[in-house]
Amino acid sequence: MDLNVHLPTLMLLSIAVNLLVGGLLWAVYHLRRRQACFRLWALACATFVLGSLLAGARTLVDLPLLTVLAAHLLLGASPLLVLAGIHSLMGVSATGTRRSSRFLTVAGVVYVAGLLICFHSDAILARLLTALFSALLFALAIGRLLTIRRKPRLPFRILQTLFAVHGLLLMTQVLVIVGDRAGLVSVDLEAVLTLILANHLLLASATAMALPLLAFTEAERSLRFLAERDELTQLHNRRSFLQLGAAALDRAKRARQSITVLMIDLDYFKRINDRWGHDVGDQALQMVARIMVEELRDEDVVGRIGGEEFAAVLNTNDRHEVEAITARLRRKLEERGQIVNGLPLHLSASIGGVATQPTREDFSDLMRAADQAMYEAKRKGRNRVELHSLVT
Ligand SMILES: Nc1nc2c(ncn2[C@@H]2O[C@H](COP(=O)(O)OP(=O)(O)OP(=O)(O)O)[C@@H](O)[C@H]2O)c(=O)[nH]1
Repeated sequence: MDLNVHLPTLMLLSIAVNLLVGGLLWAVYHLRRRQACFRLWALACATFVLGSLLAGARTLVDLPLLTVLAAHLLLGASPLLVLAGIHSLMGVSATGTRRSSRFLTVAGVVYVAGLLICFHSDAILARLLTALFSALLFALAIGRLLTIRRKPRLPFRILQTLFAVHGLLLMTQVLVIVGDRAGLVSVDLEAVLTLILANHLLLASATAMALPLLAFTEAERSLRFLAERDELTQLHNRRSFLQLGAAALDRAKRARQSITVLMIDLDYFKRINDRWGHDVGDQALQMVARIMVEELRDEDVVGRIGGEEFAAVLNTNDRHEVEAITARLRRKLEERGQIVNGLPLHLSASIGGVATQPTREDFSDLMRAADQAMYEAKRKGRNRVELHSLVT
């Protein structure tokens, strides 16, 4: 089998890809509210390029301090920066949890100490150490990506696959070097290492290209969040709530199940604003949103559909269940709304609800009916719940 590849061409290609992608990530960092992960990934591309250039200069100059030690340190730093970028994306510190940060520090110290001892006399051993350290970082990165629960999953899966293949390739390199040193395998070590290096370059380039994919889906995710969420409470805004509510109704109709729509309107909220000011009113609205999120289930849709008007879609029409939920909501609002940030706001809410059978009505009918029920609760004295059934 001919294992020859034209390494200089591949190296130049890989350097060009990493330069381009690194530049793109750097631009994304400046355009996207300076999100640190993009800077870290751009630096990962840069260290990879610099490390590759120095390693490539090994045949031209006899300066192991640069072409072996510095090259390996830069190549080892590249996956470390990718991992730090993933941590930053997740909103945890660059080194991860305290345990993983301690583990990384120990591994890093052992790696650097090993390099310092062997870089002058044994370039292959330096290669083994970098492969081992990088494989460890890829394993940690896969573990980290598995814990990220964001959607869409595709960019995360692509990165996990690349890291897994890359990690396995680097471990193969470790095994080949160890096997050769122990006399267990008889292969043309230089040729095998060249082939592994070629694949390593391809995988590093593929990883660099996958990172902008993550950047774009992240950008889309945050834009969607801005478009769908109410800025003050982070609940779904009116438009998003109506869309999700209509989708929930369609699903319920198909499954011949039922839903309940709740309308929750704070009582005499104008007085709170007039007496305590708009900022206090805002804090009260945020507290109401928190209570709704805490008291309703994850699969329920919760939104702020007007100034002091909230709404929810529950996946049930069981009257006892809905009564229990709304009574609890009303009680919590009343209890926690008594004193807000030390001020006696005495918040309360009028709640109207309407349950539906799986029939032909559309979501706006349900909203109208829930609104009427809520106004009835207002008429009957406020701080109470009115539940209706939609008979069609
Ligand atoms: N602080 C704050 N107040 C808001 C916001 N949006 C609407 N409001 C206020 O909510 C109040 C709603 O007043 P009304 O519609 O008269 O209703 P109400 O005083 O709650 O009386 P009832 O609904 O009849 O019990 C107004 O004073 C609005 O200015 C907001 O984002 N922040």
